[in-house]
Amino acid sequence: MTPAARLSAAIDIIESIEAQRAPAAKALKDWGTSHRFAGSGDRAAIAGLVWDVLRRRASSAYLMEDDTARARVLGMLKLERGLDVATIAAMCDGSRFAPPPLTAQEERALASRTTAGAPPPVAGDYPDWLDPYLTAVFGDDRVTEAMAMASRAPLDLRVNTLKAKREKVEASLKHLGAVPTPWSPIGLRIQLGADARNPGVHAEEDFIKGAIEVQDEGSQLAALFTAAKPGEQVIDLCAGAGGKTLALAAMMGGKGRLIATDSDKRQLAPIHERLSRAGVHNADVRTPKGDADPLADIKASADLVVIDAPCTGTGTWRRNPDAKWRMRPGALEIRLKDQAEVLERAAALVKPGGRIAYITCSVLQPENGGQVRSFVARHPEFTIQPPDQTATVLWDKAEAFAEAALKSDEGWLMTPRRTGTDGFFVSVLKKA
Ligand SMILES: C[S@@+](CC[C@H](N)C(=O)[O-])C[C@H]1O[C@@H](n2cnc3c(N)ncnc32)[C@H](O)[C@@H]1O
Repeated sequence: MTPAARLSAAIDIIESIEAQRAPAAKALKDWGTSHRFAGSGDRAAIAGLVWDVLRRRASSAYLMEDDTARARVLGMLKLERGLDVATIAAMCDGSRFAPPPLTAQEERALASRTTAGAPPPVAGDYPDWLDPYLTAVFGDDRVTEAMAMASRAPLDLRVNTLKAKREKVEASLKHLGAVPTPWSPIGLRIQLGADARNPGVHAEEDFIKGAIEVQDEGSQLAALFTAAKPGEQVIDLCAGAGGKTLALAAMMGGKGRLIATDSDKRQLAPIHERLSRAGVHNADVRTPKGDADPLADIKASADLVVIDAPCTGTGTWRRNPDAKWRMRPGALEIRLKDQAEVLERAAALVKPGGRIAYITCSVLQPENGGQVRSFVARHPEFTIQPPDQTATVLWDKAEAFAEAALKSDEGWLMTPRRTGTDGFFVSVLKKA
């Protein structure tokens, strides 16, 4: 397919997403099914265009003074891809499979309009109803923070120290352009291109042998901040597919007891294969069976309970720009209730002198500092560990991290703009 034909396809797909309120991933899959002639390069390039439109869904329409799918795609080419009018016009030459030529109004908008003066939710590309929440966290910086949250994310890898050293894996993945991540001592980063083609890390020998895992650097730091140590009893209460569990296991160096569970057995299912590939032998996966509590035998004995809490995921918008437009206020209410429940459960599992690490991949205060404040108000036996103390695990990078991240009384907030990671909140709570 020519670049122009790919553009036409992206416009069609954006039209179906808008008209049917379909999830982008489904719309892309449906398009692929009905256009079997398209090769993998075409599909990746078209998906890249569609995801980029969703990143710039509001600002592109504002730029073009038009909210049609075509306008959003054209506006995105300027705002996200930095193309000039002549280049965009050349792609819309009206030839077979190409979009029709630019109108005079479109040419004028692409040549002279900007998003300066647009309302913050438009300039920052987020739903209007979230504006008070983002204002509460970022104040006047909310547009720049949100723009970074809309930008494309790199692919981050965590080196599994049970099996390998970072320098060795870095050398072995040189052909993918892997370089050390700025903060995590065990992270590697691969920059991704505009098309949504992934570099196939899952087929690399390092991956197959368990030396690497895909994990955003913010998630790696959140795990490090728990300070899990060899010999401890650690419970990963919301283990899901095991991203944090694997990181905790590596920190524990195979010593101690690591218990992983989740309220949803389907989320938990992939953890078995991942633990085995990573060479983890001290993990005890507790799959829920009906209403029975899989941790019923554990009473105030854990050194550390990690809560990688169910949350709105606002910190991961750059990896899933579709999610932010689909998020509804009701979702926040549900998450707040879930988080309070999980915190209550953790309080009973942790031993006196132990700690809870509360983590979200959200930037919204009610899920972060708000949740922690309510918890310590209900549980005076817990105190918040000063965030500077939590960051000491970064050694020589702790000071720079403290300047980059957003510190509150309750914990650290990482953001794409500040730390170049997904948005992550971490608070450590000590039990007297
Ligand atoms: C952010 S995800 C976990 C991601 C995972 N820890 C990782 O690093 O890959 C949150 C998880 O919490 C689980 N969850 C939701 N409510 C829960 C509850 N009340 N108790 C335990 N887990 C819960 C969800 O099923 C989901 O898997």
